[in-house]
Amino acid sequence: MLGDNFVWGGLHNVSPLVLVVFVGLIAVAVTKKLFDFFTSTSDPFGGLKPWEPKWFAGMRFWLGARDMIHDGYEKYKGKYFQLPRNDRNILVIPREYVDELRNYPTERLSSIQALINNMVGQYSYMDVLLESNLHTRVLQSKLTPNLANFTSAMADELNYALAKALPNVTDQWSEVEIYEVLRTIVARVSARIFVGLPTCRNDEWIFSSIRYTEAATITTMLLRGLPAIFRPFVVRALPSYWNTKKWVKRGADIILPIIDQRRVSAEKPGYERPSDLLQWMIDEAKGKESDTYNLALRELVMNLASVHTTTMSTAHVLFDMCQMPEYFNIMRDEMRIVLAEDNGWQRLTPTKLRKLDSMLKESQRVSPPSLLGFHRLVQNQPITLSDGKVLPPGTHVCTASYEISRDEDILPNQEYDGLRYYKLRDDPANDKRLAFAQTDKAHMHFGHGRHACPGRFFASNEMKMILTELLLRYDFKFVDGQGRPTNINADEFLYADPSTKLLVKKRVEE
Ligand code: HEM
Repeated sequence: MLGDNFVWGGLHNVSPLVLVVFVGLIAVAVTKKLFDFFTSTSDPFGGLKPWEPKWFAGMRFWLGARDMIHDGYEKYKGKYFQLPRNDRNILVIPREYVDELRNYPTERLSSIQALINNMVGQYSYMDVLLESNLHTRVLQSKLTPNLANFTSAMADELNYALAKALPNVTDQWSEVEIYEVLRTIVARVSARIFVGLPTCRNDEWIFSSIRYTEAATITTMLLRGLPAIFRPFVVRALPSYWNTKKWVKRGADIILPIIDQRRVSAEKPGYERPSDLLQWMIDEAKGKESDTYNLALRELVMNLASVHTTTMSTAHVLFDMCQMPEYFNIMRDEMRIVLAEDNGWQRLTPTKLRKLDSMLKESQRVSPPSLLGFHRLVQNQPITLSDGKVLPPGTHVCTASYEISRDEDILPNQEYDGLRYYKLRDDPANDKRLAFAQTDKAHMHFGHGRHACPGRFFASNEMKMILTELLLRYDFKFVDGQGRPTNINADEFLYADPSTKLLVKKRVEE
């Protein structure tokens, strides 16, 4: 009796806030333990302190992922190790096993399910991609094989986008927020291929898709900072969540009538079908995929998959060049020669920019979009690897792609070399293998295998064209006294400060 009074009397004096936090932490610990019991392996953890509960390390991962992954990679080189995340423990597999897993069918090992989990897809509309792989089928079968046919449309849109994005630049240095500039350029050039003319020139569409991408990304990052059990409650308090909804509605309001109108026009004899992602999806859709709203959502979600990734990758290349200005001349010389030989942008011109291709790959090696790659979720049946390792259903596997591409034993001479792959590709055995858009076990920043990024060949051409036009028209440098922004991480995602400013001026050709 005395004990009871003591406890309840003590609690009486505790503030409700402390009580809520206390109960919350217990709830986190218990639910995580239960969930981990079913989905974890017995492998050791990277970055875990001896005294530390995993649920706490999971919260620490949000800011400390880079050190924790590094710790695991160094300690357990060539072995399996786990990483604690707020949503689940994930299993980092040695890169040797990627070959065994890369062609598994989705019913056994799902890349999209892992991607949706990573992106907290139920709050960003990304989960529409779970319904079917219409977008991937179309990107792989219509866009990539016909990429050369779109060079001239992309060049045209780039011209338009540059004039819109940098209207007041003169031959005097002025400051620009380079991520914002690049993002509108990427969004416009992509829109030319995603929705075609005239919608790609509709600023409301462009800004709805950009704002949607931004709001969804902020929501993802904030939710990833929280234990999964709190997310459904907290999400409704996030302005970015409501903004995501708002911009999806605005975007859908623009796209829905276009889909309807295209369907009506297709009935008319002699109608020439537009050649863009939206039309390919309309034509290719089967059953539920043909639902108009579903198509509009997919169209928007393609922006989520492509705009930030392409923009940040392009920004990294520009930052690298500003840090090592000798590359400006090397790349400009190649750009001038290739464009002169081809008399402007021809079908295959982007593929001839081999030094630039190399710099894109080197830049991605050093500053990839994520510290981890090849995320896959084991489906209902366990998977047994050749060493006897059993991956139970629900296991989230991935590779330490950043550590791998910075490992001296795998890629010797780690110092930044923008021409690294240009030189390596001199050997015919490496020529195709080491192009920017190709993936292998040392370069998994576009993923790897049958589910590698289906937009990577487009991204490669788009980045080359944007950088070429920017470099030939403008000079860039860091604001006085500032250098390259350091790469920061939120969970496994890596990025440079998007508010970084660069100085830009029109080039006067010598
Ligand atoms: C430099 C730019 C880009 C980077 C770094 C990037 C990176 C990635 C990565 C790492 C994945 C996961 C692959 C895997 O799990 O093996 C992925 C998936 C995906 N990417 Fe990209 N991506 C880029 C540009 C694009 C573009 C331009 C598009 C669209 C045209 C696109 C569309 C997609 C889609 C739809 C998926 C999910 C595929 C699926 O449903 O399985 N990406 N991307």
